[in-house]
Amino acid sequence: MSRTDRRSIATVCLSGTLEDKLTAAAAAGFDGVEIFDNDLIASPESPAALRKHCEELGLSIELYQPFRDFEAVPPDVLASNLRRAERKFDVMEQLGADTLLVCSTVSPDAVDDDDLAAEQLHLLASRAAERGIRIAYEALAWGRFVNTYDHSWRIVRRADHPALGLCLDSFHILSRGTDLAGIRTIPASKLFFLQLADAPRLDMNVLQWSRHYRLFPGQGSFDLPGFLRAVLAAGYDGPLSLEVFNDVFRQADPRPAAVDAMRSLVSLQEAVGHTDIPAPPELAGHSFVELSAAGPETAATLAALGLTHAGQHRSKPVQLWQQGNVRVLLNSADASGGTRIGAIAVDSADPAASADRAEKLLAPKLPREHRADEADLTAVEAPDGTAVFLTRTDAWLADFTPVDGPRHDTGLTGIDHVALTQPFDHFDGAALFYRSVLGLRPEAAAEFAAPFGLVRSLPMADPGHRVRLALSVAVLRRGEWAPGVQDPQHIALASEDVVASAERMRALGLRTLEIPDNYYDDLDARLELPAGLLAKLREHSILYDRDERGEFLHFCTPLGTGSRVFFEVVQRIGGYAGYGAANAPVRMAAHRRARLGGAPTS
Ligand SMILES: O=C(O)c1ccc(O)c(O)c1
Ligand SMILES: [Mg+2]
Repeated sequence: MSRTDRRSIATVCLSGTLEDKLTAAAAAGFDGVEIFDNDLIASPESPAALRKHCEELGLSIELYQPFRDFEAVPPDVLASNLRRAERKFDVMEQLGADTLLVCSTVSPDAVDDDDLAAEQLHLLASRAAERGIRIAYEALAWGRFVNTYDHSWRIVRRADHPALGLCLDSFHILSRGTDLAGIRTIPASKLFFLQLADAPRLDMNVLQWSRHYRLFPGQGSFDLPGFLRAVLAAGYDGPLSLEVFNDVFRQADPRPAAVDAMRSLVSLQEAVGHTDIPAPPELAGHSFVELSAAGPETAATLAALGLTHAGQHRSKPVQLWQQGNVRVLLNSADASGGTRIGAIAVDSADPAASADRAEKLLAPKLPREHRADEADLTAVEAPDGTAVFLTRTDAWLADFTPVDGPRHDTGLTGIDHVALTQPFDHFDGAALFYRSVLGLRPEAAAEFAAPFGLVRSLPMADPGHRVRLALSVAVLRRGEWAPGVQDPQHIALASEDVVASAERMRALGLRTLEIPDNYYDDLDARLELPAGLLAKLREHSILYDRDERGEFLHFCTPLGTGSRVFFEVVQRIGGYAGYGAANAPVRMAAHRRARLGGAPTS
């Protein structure tokens, strides 16, 4: 293993005690850790015992961090800072850690004097060298005088001590938009450590941004592959280490969080050509969606949408409902917990490669019971518990005995998208999962004010736009107040003519979700739709949206009794690429009203 194949994670990324964090990091397959000073201080284990503990877990201690506010201070403060450093060197000696992170000062005692900073860091490095320790100097983006990597490099160069080098942290560099070209001019021997973190683009104070919103690579908006390429091109050969401060991760179970972290790192290594995992195979579409705990009410809704009960599974209580390329499985095996989307299936050009890729990206494989004569389908578990089948459509259809149900044509052409509301703690992990494992690409994220709080939505699609998912999550952890309509999920069925579909489905007895008149008055005010079209939309409770490229018409069914699931029928006209997010607040209010039968409270 070359050194840059070593994967490390800072203990500060994970929730819990130091023991919880180390166990989670080791279980996720990390080779090493950065130990955060505060985590060690709060641990009952002596540094020597910790060293042994890490050895037993197969974790090397790559860095001890952070040492703060050392440089460019008056003589009396320097004396005290050196004493403080020596005590930390004692800890490191027992720990068996050889690199100390020193971050650029934010102290009011410090002065703006690069020569003084260099001289004092030289002194610190020579003391460290006597103990076999190296100092990695990191420019915090909010450092009082030193807040860019090029400035930290000027000081390290001036200090000129072999035990003094740099720690580059992608957050501090990318958050400030510093030009990366200068990284290649730093000698590899001076690149002591590399910390990797992504973040969403936010217009806010950089310290707050860093301490609360960092994300694992690939979960945010920074160009981590571009950054890593620049550092590797400079000859960096140390470990790749994640350092993410994030309010949600800090309170989430560290075991799945560590797996997410590892998945992000493997995915980043793939982006720079440092792993050999199979590329995501081409996807031809949604093969099926399976509803768990589905009963007669769901079957009646499917019948009114014009789907046919076309097959019965040969060994399981699973019905196949179908119209053209729309295939919905109703599984009545598990009647508890209410109707929900239990599985989605994507039609992969190479299911074996899809499964191999999923495994290398640490997707948990779901055990499948199947008879010898039934298809052996690979399914992996997404962070929200949804099973994701990687399959070819014709491989599993044979497991169903044909049923001769009544056939209708309501103009449905396929599954347009599946919308999955995510548990609050799993949103960023889920986005990374679907992006990396299936090779979906995030599209325009949106945030809207829904009746029960702000909602963030993130649509994703394969490059051919044949498999589309819409993830969403409450922006803040949700309280109890969202009666009866928590976390809905939906299956959007594509129609070539949504008005004609609505008419035919009405004839089959479909009840659609009623949209208030105020909505149509507003549509008229905003968009000046032709009167005939507006009347049709109003008549069938069809929602409408448009962008520069086209139009989107869609209507929904109410939520079934005890069900999280509703259906949507959608028509895309022209190049409309969205998901009608502008209409989501109206739709959510309508679902609440439909469920409560108009009663103001429940
Ligand atoms: O927020 C901080 O204080 C802090 C500490 C150590 C780091 O490596 C860092 O990037 C930030
Ligand atoms: Mg850092």
